[in-house]
Amino acid sequence: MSVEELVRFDGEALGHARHTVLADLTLELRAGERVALLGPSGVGKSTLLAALRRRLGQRAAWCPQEHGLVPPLSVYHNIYMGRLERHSALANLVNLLRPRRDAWRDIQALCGELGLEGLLKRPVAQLSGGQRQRVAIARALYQARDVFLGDEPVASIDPHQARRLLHMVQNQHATCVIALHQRELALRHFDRVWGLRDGQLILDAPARDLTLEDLDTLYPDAHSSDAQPEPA
Ligand SMILES: Nc1ncnc2c1ncn2[C@@H]1O[C@H](COP(=O)(O)OP(=O)(O)OP(=O)(O)O)[C@@H](O)[C@H]1O
Repeated sequence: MSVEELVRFDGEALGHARHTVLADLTLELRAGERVALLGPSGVGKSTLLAALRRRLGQRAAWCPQEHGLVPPLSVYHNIYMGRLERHSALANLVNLLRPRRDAWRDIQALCGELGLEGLLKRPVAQLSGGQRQRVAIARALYQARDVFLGDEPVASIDPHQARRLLHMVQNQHATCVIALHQRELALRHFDRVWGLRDGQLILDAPARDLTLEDLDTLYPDAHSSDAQPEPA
């Protein structure tokens, strides 16, 4: 049985205006693949995710690096924004003043799973960095799409919680592409690794075939001896 190909880049250049970030990019994303996207800062991970997002359109939930949250609004309203386009403008306006009962219930349950219980009414401006990050993940989960695209959604989250959040995301999405810097997580929790360096995709391989040393080659200054093995 053939696996559905969701996106294919065939020798394409990705960048911003006249600035090429990734040249001659060839890769494909297949349904059911959990892909970790690795590479040093500024190499083009966000650029690639943005291109995937354009190709996938409404099929992809999106968790951006800067969170894209609205600080004066409550946790509830920020998460609700994941489904704004499913309701009329009037319904969304009413929801601002008086939350929909069904949406409140669903978002409350989601917040419970993400350790945000009791915070639904709190403005995002009053949350910690880690809590904001979880609100951004909650909003992407609330979008309920086929594919999850995340730009470092578990940065600055402790390793235990990062693993739990990745499980949640992957339970809900058979297909995901997630940029991250934790190489151990990439090897343990993903099927495939895409590695970028110097404007190129230099690694595209099953995670099971890779070692931490292989991933070190993506980072000019990395030493694999710095990496602590994850507890079993
Ligand atoms: N809107 C933009 N206009 C012009 N250049 C941009 C724009 N956004 C990013 N760039 C440039 O494109 C290159 C790749 O940036 P990108 O954000 O994709 O890297 P990244 O791998 O996601 O980095 P990080 O890990 O720091 O988030 C960088 O040189 C950056 O300066």
